[in-house]
Amino acid sequence: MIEVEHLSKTYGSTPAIQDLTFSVAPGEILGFLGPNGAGKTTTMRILAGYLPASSGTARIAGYDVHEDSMAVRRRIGYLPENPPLYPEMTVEEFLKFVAGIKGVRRRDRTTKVNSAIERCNLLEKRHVLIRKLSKGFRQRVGIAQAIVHDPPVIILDEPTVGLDPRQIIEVRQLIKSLASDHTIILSTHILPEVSMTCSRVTIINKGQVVATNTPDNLMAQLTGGSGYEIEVDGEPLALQKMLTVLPGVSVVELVPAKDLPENRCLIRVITQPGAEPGRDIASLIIKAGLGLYEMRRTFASLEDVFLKLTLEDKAVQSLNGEGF
Ligand SMILES: Nc1ncnc2c1ncn2[C@@H]1O[C@H](COP(=O)(O)OP(=O)(O)OP(=O)(O)O)[C@@H](O)[C@H]1O
Repeated sequence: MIEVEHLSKTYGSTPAIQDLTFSVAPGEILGFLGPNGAGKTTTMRILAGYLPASSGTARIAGYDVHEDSMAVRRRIGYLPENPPLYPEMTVEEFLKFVAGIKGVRRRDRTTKVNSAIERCNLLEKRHVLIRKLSKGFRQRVGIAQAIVHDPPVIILDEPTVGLDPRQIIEVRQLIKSLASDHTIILSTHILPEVSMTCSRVTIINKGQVVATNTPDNLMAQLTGGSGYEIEVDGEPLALQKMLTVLPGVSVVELVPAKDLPENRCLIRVITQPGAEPGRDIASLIIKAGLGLYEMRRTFASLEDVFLKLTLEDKAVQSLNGEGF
């Protein structure tokens, strides 16, 4: 539904995005994740037809965003970082106005506006002036204006920025509810956002795609973060020597920890992909006559993936999912 190939944009001499290639299948929610300045807004604006690319192509529903921009605009709903709302209009007036601009026929406008109001949970606010709305409700109006003409594709740029935690949950639920009959791309720098809302994630850093996969696969591939943390009596070097040789163990390291009693240490064991050496680790420690005070599983998080990818460019190739 969205196909981006070798897309680049340079502002003067500043490369904002470089050679981006990715796609979004019908019905998917793709999270476009990257740190500040990674090029997310630039990409969203190009997709929405608001900014020309320097090179490469982007197609939505088969239409080139640059060459067929009118056809593209009819098929997309776009929520920019700061949605242009008219504060002196009521929610309903504004949505009717936008529906007109987006080419919804006069006789269909009431139905479409009602449907957008309902889907975005704005019923109680439909006659309220936009300037009187909280940030969370304004964001819903922003989403409502993006979907009022019922486009197959929705482009959301940082949809939960500036919202309080309750509003964030509500807006995320709203986005998920739209996924059943829309294709969605949403940009964000918030990690939990992608695991909670998106079926797939593309991570960009410094204008380049560094990984694309499902959130679960990204985490699974970063097996280096999974393992155990163990609080145990004993001398760290001796423990390291003892545990490293166990099958399924790849790294044993000391975790700096304050306030531990003398002669006790905190050890992190990183396991090999798919290995479960927990039982062997525990029995080895006990057989050696050492006190085992705590042992808990640790899992790689999407945060680990993100940090690894955005801090260590070398990690990139091994994490790219096949077939994307
Ligand atoms: N109009 C502009 N003129 C010059 N440089 C720009 C312009 N817009 C963006 N840039 C630069 O392009 C790069 C990408 O910016 P972009 O806004 O797309 O990133 P982003 O991932 O959306 O960041 P943020 O999360 O901070 O909004 C940055 O280095 C930015 O400084």
